[in-house]
Parts: sequence; structure tokens; C-alpha cells
Amino acid sequence: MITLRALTKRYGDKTAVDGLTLELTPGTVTGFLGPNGAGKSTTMRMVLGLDAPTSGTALIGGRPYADLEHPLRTIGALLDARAVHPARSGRDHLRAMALSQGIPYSRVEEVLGLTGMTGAAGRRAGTYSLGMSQRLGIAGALLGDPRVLMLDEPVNGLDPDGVRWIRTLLRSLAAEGRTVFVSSHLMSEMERTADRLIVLGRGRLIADEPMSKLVAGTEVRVRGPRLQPLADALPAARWTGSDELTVAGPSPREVGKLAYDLGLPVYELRAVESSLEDSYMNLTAQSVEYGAER
Ligand SMILES: Nc1ncnc2c1ncn2[C@@H]1O[C@H](COP(=O)(O)OP(=O)(O)OP(=O)(O)O)[C@@H](O)[C@H]1O
Repeated sequence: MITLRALTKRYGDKTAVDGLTLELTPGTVTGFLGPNGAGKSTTMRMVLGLDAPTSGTALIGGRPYADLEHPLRTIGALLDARAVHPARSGRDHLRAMALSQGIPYSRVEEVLGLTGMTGAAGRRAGTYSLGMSQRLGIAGALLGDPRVLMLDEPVNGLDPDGVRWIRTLLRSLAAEGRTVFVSSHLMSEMERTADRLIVLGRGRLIADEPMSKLVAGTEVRVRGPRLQPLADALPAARWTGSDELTVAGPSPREVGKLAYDLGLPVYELRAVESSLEDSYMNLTAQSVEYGAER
């Protein structure tokens, strides 16, 4: 269990994380999304005690990271896969971690096997591809068999096989009753992996919803030259183009009938599947800091 209470981090006059209050529960994969610079990594760094909060608290199983007796056995984390001594072999890197926490070397071999890294374990980490570094980072996170896992962009650099492997791994870790907290920019992957989604924008919580709510299913898209009266009549409708409205709830038949009753010409009316990417784009439209002008 990870508990954040009014967690805040300021760098000078920049507020990177702004009053974040959350509880991450066991048995669930919680996805952490947000545009570049939203504060995801800063939040994770504060959970691990790598950054001190300006105010508020981050607790793991009710205690701050610094108070954990066996941190690696409590929370496994992957923040930066390249943060490994390049001259050390993958195996030696894990053995050093194991030694510091009283974890037997046999567990090192186990996690190397779990992550498909046994064959490469003797090579210097500096020669690893990004995908191999990610796998080694995940092996390190699993080393202490922790109840809580926190992974920042774990699929970054992985091939399709690796992406699928991570998905299966995270799902099975949650099924064992562990708390899994994972950030990613890959929407389609999140849609398949996470049960719950937390979306951050400019340091603030902008959504905390079960996945089923964010991929709401079918919506209706309607196009026409003057749809304002239809938008007024359908409070849930949103503009998705200068001549296009999208609405969740009514059927295409109902929207078509309403447009007809209002005397509005319509030149396109269709049902569309809403994806997590659509919901995410709508949620974060106001909080993208670093985006191309549209
Ligand atoms: N050490 C630091 N000093 C000053 N500003 C920082 C520092 N670390 C992060 N920031 C700022 O805090 C904000 C949040 O950054 P953070 O890396 O947490 O975002 P993120 O959501 O992880 O982004 P990305 O998706 O790009 O990884 C950014 O504006 C960033 O520039």
C-alpha cells in the first residue's frame, strides 16, 4: 500500500507536484499517466525518499521509505534503468544489491531467470541495449520479493515480446495481491494492463478512475455546418472539430432524431469506439505544457 497525503514538491517557483492525495491498494495495477513534466517521476522519487517533499507525506505500508527496515523487501522500484555501473556485470549488480539487504544469491539467479537475463548476466551492463537494461532494472525491483512495485516507464525500449511479457508480469504480480504502480506514455498498453488510472496534469490530480470508466465504450460523432443548438441540447457533447461534436450516452438514432427536430443539417453521423487515448487527450487538453502548436 502506498499512501500520499497532500504531497507537494516545489523547485523554486515551479510546483512540480501539487497537493497529491492518493491511496494505492494491493491487488491492483494502477497506471500513472500525464503529459511530459506533469510530475510523475517527482512523485515516485518522493515515495522512495530520493527527493524530500516540500510538504505532505509519502508512506509505504504506513511508513516513510527512510524508516523501512528492509526497503528492497518492502518496495521494488525501477526509476532509471541506466543507473547501473557500466563496468559491472548484470549479475554482480544484482549481487551487490542482494548483499546489502541480506538476500541470498540464489534469488539473484531466480530474478535473472524471471526476466530472461540469465544469458546476458555475465556481460558488462554498459554493453546492454535499453531493453536489456530495463529487464535488469525489473530484476532488481523483484529481487526482494516486495509487496509493492513501482515502475517508471518499464516498457520503454522493450520489443513487442518484452512489452507483452511486462504486461503479463504486472498482471500476475497484482493477482498475487501486490500493489503495482506503473507509469507509461503508451496508452494502448496501459489500457490492457491497468485496473485503475491516475492522471496528473501540471502536478495536480486530474483523474482517478477505474479503467472501465475511462474506456467508456461507444460514442456518437456528428458533423454538420451549424451544430451549436445540438451542443446546447446535449450537455455531455464536446466539440472534437470545428464542425464536429462527440457525445457519450445517446445512440446515433437519438442524436439524428434530435438534429432533425432542431432543423439542423447533418452530413455525418456515426458510432465510434472511444479509446483510453481519447479520454486521456480530453482530460489533459488543458494541462499539456510541452506540446506542438495545433
Ligand atoms: N531537480 C529538479 N530541479 C528543478 N526542476 C525539476 C527537477 N526535477 C523535476 N523538475 C521539474 O518538475 C516538473 C515535473 O517533472 P517530472 O520529471 O516529475 O515530470 P514527469 O511527469 O515525470 O515527466 P515525463 O513524462 O517527461 O518523464 C517539470 O517541470 C520538471 O522540469
